Amino acid sequence: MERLTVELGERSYPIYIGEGVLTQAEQFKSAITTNKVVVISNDTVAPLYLQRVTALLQDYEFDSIILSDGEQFKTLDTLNEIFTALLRENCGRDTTLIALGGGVIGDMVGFAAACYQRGIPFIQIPTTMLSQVDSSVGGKTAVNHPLGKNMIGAFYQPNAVFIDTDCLATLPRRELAAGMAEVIKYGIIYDANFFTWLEDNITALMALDQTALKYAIYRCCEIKAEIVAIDEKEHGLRALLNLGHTYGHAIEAEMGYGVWLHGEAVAAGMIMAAQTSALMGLLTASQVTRIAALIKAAELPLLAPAEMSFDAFMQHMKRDKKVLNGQLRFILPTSIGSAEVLSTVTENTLRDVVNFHNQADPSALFSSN
Ligand SMILES: NC(=O)c1ccc[n+]([C@@H]2O[C@H](COP(=O)([O-])OP(=O)(O)OC[C@H]3O[C@@H](n4cnc5c(N)ncnc54)[C@H](O)[C@@H]3O)[C@@H](O)[C@H]2O)c1
Ligand SMILES: O=C(O)C(=O)C[C@@H](O)[C@H](O)[C@H](O)COP(=O)(O)O
Ligand SMILES: [Zn+2]
Repeated sequence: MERLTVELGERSYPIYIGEGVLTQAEQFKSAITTNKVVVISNDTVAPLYLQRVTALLQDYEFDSIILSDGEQFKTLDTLNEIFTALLRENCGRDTTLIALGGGVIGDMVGFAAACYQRGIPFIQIPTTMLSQVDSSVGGKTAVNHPLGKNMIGAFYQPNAVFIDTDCLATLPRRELAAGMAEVIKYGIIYDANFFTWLEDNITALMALDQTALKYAIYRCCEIKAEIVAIDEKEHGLRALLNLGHTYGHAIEAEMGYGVWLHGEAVAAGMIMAAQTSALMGLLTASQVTRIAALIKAAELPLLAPAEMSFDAFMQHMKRDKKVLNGQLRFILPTSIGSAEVLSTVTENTLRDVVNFHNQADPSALFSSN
C-alpha cells in the first residue's frame, strides 16, 4: 500500500492507495476521531462494498444511509435526505461521515459534512476510477443546480482518503473510460512524461492491469495533492484542473445530468479546449492530434453533441465559476504538459470550435500528420 499526504498544515491528510486497502483497519482507526460513524453510499455500491467497510468499523457506533444512484440525484433534495437521516439518528458533532462510492457520493457527502451542524469530519472511500484519481482528493464538494454544475458547495477537506484499487474490478467499462478523461487531463496540464506514459499504457489501463492502474492513480493523486497544497481554493494554479470543464459542464447541464457522464463531457471539452488553443496559435495541429488519439484510445467521445448550438454553449458557459468581471476564462493547453488560464478567447474562435462539433466529423482531428 502506498501513502501520500495532502499538505495543508493542521488540515493535512493521508491518501492510502493499493489493493486491499479496505482491509486495513488500523489506518481507518487512526483517521476516525469520533465514536460514531455513518457510511453514506448508494443502491449500486452498497450491495458490493458496504459489508467490507462495516467489517472494518466494528469498534464504532455504526449507521448507514443508502441513496439513489445517479448524477441526477446530486441535488439539494438529496442533501436534505442526508440531513434528515442524520437528525433522526440523533447524530451530533461527534459523528464521522464516510463517503463510499464515486464522485457523486463523495461530492455530496463532503458537502453534507461541511454543513451538518456547521461541520463534522468525513472520510472518502472512492470506488470509481474518476473518484480515485480526482474527486476524492482536494476538498471540492458540491451539488448541482438545474442551471449549473456544482453550483452550490464548499471547499471542505476530508480526514483521509482510502483508495482500494480492487473496487475497480466491478466498474462498468463506460465508467472506467470516464475516469480516464481526468487521468489524461493531468498529463495535458502538468506532466508531459506522464502523457507519454499514458500513450504507451492506455491499453493496459483499460484492461485493468493492476500495476499500470496503481501507478496512474498514484501519479494523479500526487499531482493533485501538489496543486491543492499550493492553491487550495483555486485562486490560480488549481484552475488548471478545470481543463475541458468549461465546455464539459455546459454539455452535462444542457443534455440533462447523467445523460453524458462527467468524464465523457470533459473528454469532448478537452478536445474543444485543445482546438481553441490551436486556433489561437498556442498549440500545434499535431499536438491536438496526440490529445485526440489518446482520448479515442480511452474509448471516450471526441465530439460534443452535434445538436448543441453555440447559443446553448454560451448560455451555460457564461455562468461558469471561473468567469471574472463578466469575462469567460478558459484553461488552454500551451503544449503537452502545460496549460494557462486565459480570458482572451474571442467569440469568433468559440463559434469556430462549436461549428466543428456541429458538423459531427472528427476526421479533421487526425489529418495533421
Ligand atoms: N470534487 C472534485 O474535485 C471532482 C472531480 C471530478 C469529478 N467530480 C464529480 O464527480 C462526479 C462523477 O463521479 P464518478 O465518475 O465517480 O460518477 P458516479 O459517482 O456517478 O459513479 C459512476 C457509476 O459507477 C457506480 N459505481 C461506483 N463504484 C462502483 C464500483 N466499484 N463498481 C461498480 N459500480 C460502481 C456508481 O454507483 C455510478 O452508477 C460528477 O458529479 C463530477 O462533477 C468532482
Ligand atoms: O479539483 C479541482 O479543482 C477540479 O477542478 C477537478 C475537476 O475535475 C472537478 O470536476 C471539479 O468538481 C470541477 O470543479 P468546478 O469548480 O468547476 O465545479
Ligand atoms: Zn472533473
